[in-house]
Amino acid sequence: MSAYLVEGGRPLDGSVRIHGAKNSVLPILAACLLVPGECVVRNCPDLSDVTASLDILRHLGCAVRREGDAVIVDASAPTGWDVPDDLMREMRSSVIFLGAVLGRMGQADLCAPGGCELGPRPIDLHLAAMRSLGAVIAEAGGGLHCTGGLRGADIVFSLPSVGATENAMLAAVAAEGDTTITNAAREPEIVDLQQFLCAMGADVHGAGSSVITIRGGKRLHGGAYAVMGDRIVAATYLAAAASAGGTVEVTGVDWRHLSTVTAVLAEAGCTLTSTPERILLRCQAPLRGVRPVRTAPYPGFPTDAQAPLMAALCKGTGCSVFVENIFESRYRHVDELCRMGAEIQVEGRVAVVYGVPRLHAAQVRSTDLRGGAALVVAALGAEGESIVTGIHHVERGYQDLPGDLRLLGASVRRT
Ligand SMILES: CC(=O)N[C@H]1[C@@H](OP(=O)(O)OP(=O)(O)OC[C@H]2O[C@@H](n3ccc(=O)[nH]c3=O)[C@H](O)[C@@H]2O)O[C@H](CO)[C@@H](O)[C@@H]1O
Ligand SMILES: C=C(OP(=O)(O)O)C(=O)O
Repeated sequence: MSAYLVEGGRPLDGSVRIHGAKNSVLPILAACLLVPGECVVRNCPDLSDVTASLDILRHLGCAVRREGDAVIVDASAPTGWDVPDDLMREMRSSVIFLGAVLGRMGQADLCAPGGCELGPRPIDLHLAAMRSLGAVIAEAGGGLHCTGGLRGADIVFSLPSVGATENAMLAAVAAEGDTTITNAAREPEIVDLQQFLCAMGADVHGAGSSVITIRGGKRLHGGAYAVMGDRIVAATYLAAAASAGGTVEVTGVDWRHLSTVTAVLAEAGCTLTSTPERILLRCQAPLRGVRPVRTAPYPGFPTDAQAPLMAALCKGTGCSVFVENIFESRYRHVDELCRMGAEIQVEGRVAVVYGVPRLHAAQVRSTDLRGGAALVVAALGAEGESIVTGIHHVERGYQDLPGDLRLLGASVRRT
């Protein structure tokens, strides 16, 4: 059984470049299917979710190869329109292939996606968007058979779902005519997807705002694109420095994407200096409790950073309250943090963290991606050697968590 061995209690010191964003590269890889040519996707992280996406592309008849940090996808002649169940279940983002496959092939066969268990994660908004664009979707035995000559439409989301917005964008690029997506998600990864699509010849505007417009049916062409840095990985490393103490610099991310996270860290007593592609954090004193942290769609505090920040705030003075508004069940790391001596009470969507003077090492188990990263963050601030198991969850989103943390002076080994 693989695990991370984390020797806590030593301050961090150093600089790390943040790899490309999982939540950008996965829809971008799906988008490659729309392009009858060669797409070079640079700054592509080496993650198990990326491997799963490349497996799906290969299954659909694309040629795929990796050259350094670039992945090259040639979707000149795709042959398939089905995504096998085992690949669908590998990750949540497999569902983004719905819009791309339907758009490119005129039909799609797939089932519900996998991904982190954070409570119910329906795909009703994805399906409604496809139906708005003219798709006919038959649901039987857990599978979805989708057909349709897509045409532009007005899509209005009841909530700003990241994945449904991306799916709608991909299908609308392939559809004939104009599409307007209202109440679109505004995450930076949506902007990255728009920029990739435009670099390949698509006509998409408005990403980053609540209304996205797409002139569909344009002939796309190959090209190259570099994926943005991963703001959640950056948030995790800043939380690690807050937990262990010390001075850490993260580069390769846009500091504006992290302002809600850095504001909480500053309130807790860290000193932060941000320039466009670099954030420096210094933490010399015990952290203080902070005002309630409420997760919200971007530009609010990201749900994906909730667990790592909570882990940092376990040790310190005062009390911090978290309110998880995006997912119903995203506190599964709490029991494991308590094994390290944290004092946290959860009631429904609210978690109250009572700062304690010290954490101690423990054997703990990751139950999801960010929850697992949070355990490493807490272990860095704990006395003694912790063992973090279930690290396959973590490796879905962090290319080399132990290696990066070692660059910052931490003692973390993978067994
Ligand atoms: C690969 C990727 O980009 N994953 C991110 C994406 O996930 P994902 O795209 O799955 O998240 P969504 O924005 O869709 O989900 C937000 C909320 O909408 C609900 N919902 C969503 C779709 C739907 O059809 N019906 C519905 O009710 C979900 O249950 C959840 O409560 O955004 C989340 C919220 O920022 C992040 O935590 C994930 O890291
Ligand atoms: C929940 C996450 O990912 P996914 O949507 O891919 O499960 C995440 O990145 O924290």
